[in-house]
Amino acid sequence: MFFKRNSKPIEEEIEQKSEESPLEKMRQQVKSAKLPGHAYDAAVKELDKLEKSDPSVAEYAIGLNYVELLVSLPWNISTKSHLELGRAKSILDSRHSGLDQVKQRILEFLAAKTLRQSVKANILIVDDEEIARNNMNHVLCKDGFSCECAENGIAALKILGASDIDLIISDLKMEGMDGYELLAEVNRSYPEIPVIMVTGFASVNSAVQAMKSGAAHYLSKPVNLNELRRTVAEVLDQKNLAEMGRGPILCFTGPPGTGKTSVGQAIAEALQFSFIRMSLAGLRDEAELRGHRRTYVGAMPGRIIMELKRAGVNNPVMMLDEIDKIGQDFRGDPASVMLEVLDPEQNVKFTDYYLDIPFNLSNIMFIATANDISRLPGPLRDRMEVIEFSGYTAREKCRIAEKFIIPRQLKGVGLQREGISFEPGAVGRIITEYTRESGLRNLEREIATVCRKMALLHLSDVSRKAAPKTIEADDIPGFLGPRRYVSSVGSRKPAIGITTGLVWTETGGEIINVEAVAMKGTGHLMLTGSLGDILRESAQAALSFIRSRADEYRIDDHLFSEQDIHVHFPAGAISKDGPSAGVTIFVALLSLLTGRPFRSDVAMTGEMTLSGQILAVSGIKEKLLAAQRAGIKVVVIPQQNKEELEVLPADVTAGLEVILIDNGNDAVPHVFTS
Ligand SMILES: Nc1ncnc2c1ncn2[C@@H]1O[C@H](COP(=O)(O)OP(=O)(O)OP(=O)(O)O)[C@@H](O)[C@H]1O
Repeated sequence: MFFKRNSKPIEEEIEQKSEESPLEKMRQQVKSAKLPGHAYDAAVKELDKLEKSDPSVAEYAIGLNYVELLVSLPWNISTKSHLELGRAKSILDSRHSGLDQVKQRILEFLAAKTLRQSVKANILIVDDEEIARNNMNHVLCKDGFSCECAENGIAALKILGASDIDLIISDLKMEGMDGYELLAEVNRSYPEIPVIMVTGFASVNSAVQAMKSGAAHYLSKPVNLNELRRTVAEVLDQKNLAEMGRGPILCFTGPPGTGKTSVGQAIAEALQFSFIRMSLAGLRDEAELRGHRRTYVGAMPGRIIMELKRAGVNNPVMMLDEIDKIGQDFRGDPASVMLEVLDPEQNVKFTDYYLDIPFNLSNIMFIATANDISRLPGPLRDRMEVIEFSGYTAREKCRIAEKFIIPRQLKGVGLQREGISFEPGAVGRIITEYTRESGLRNLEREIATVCRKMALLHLSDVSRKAAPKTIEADDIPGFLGPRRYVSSVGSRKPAIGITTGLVWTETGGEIINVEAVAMKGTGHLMLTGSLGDILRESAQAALSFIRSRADEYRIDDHLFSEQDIHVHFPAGAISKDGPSAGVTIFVALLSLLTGRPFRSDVAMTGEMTLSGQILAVSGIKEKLLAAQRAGIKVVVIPQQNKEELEVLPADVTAGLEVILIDNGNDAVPHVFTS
């Protein structure tokens, strides 16, 4: 026999090594991982296949990785929810200022989801032995559950048809209809009701058989009553958790930087669930969500399964960020995968191509965010409960900056103990002269810049003495350079043929200008500025309206046939394919044709029909905020939006004169210089 230096026979050593082979280790892990039946079968099948293959080939490592994934997924691991609405409210309040309506709706949503947890469950006990039925009934009623009893499957089905049952505890062997038959019927007709099987004489086979047939749990006879109570509590907990994830999906919509993501985070914290954020912007490849089949070299599971593996629990709060930015191309349709993920009917059996067996996603609490909900496909939108986040007024921004952003940024650069503060005027100056946005992203960025520069000053003793303790409005240009935005009112003079409109875009409200000029020609109307069809039609309608009332406006009819009119929408970045610029175009044409200059402190919005009627438009709050930001004084909006206007907070209309109009003509006295 050949011996090595430590004198162990080589065969023995080889034997020992093979005992510790990765395959063996993996087998042990599979055994102890408490996998559900279908995952266990898939893992064992793969390991059996690997046993027959050569460890040096690439497929071997791929197979091992696959089993490793099966073992590490949180099939049955969930976090318990401890929702107390009071605590949830205080968490939401401590992270976010304002947003009262949003918070209220979120609390209502959470309350509705969790209320049923506090209602004691209705349990159906099925057993042919009267004593056993009575014992279980007694214990469970003492725990506060309400119970109904049946002596066999047939009687149980009758009760199921008549009452609302949350859980069934059933014996296996019964006359008439036994436990297996009842279980099969419940799985078919009442799949949402879990069944605990009571198996006779601790027979392992019957327990395994019951679990394979879809029982939620099993107990052996004679039933230990404490174990019964524990198991009932466990199974009902699982059921409640699963129901928490069901129901409509929350979708937060609004301009960037208005707190959608951070409110989602606060919800997870309030529920004490893990939080996963998945950005879907620019996602074009279906495989990114659903994974690649294992036959591809370098195949990987999709992001949903990977994120769940990382989270280690199957019921996190999963934020699907920017769901409206999902793309579509030759690599499949990720939006349809999303539909499957979010649909409670389908997501119970979500199949990742790599995993190749279903994973239940129904315990996840999904929250989607979108800047523009109209971009979502209809079926996806139908599954969502939309909560709108709107832009902030300057005063709200100031308050949020003082309470949250400045302390956070000072802490970020290690200056929280230096007693540095920002004067309200300084914050106001950053808001009006360095940012122009509905949300808080740029404001946060600019404040971060100031804090970083302060940190630099504090690095040396000499410059520390020169650094201000209180940052005032006059210090801001020193930190941030020359101002970036000037009020459009101050920068523009009243002009003929140039009007100001308010439009809604996915980044919030915006100001646009409409310009009209006339030149010698043959009565053509020309439009430029990357416009959609709706705007072209609005312009045609507005011109026809003026022409039909040429006498009233004292416009020489020859002007229409001997001139060409060119209407242009500058600032190409703004999507202008909406009808709400109708009144703005009308006034621009009227100004051009009558020679009356348009006031530079007025802005308008409203859809106009051919007869001049002004119809309601959307996004009034965002538009008024945009007007405030631009320093506009008078806003002309449709009378039909009156109700919406009346419920807006006073902050939104502060400093604005709002004029409501029913007809295009009603705007005329307010929009031209006298
Ligand atoms: N009401 C608020 N109170 C306190 N902080 C806020 C509030 N709203 C937003 N913020 C802060 O503003 C920043 C931007 O918010 P967040 O990232 O949640 O915006 P978002 O709406 O998700 O933006 P996007 O659409 O670009 O993803 C965060 O730092 C957030 O904490």
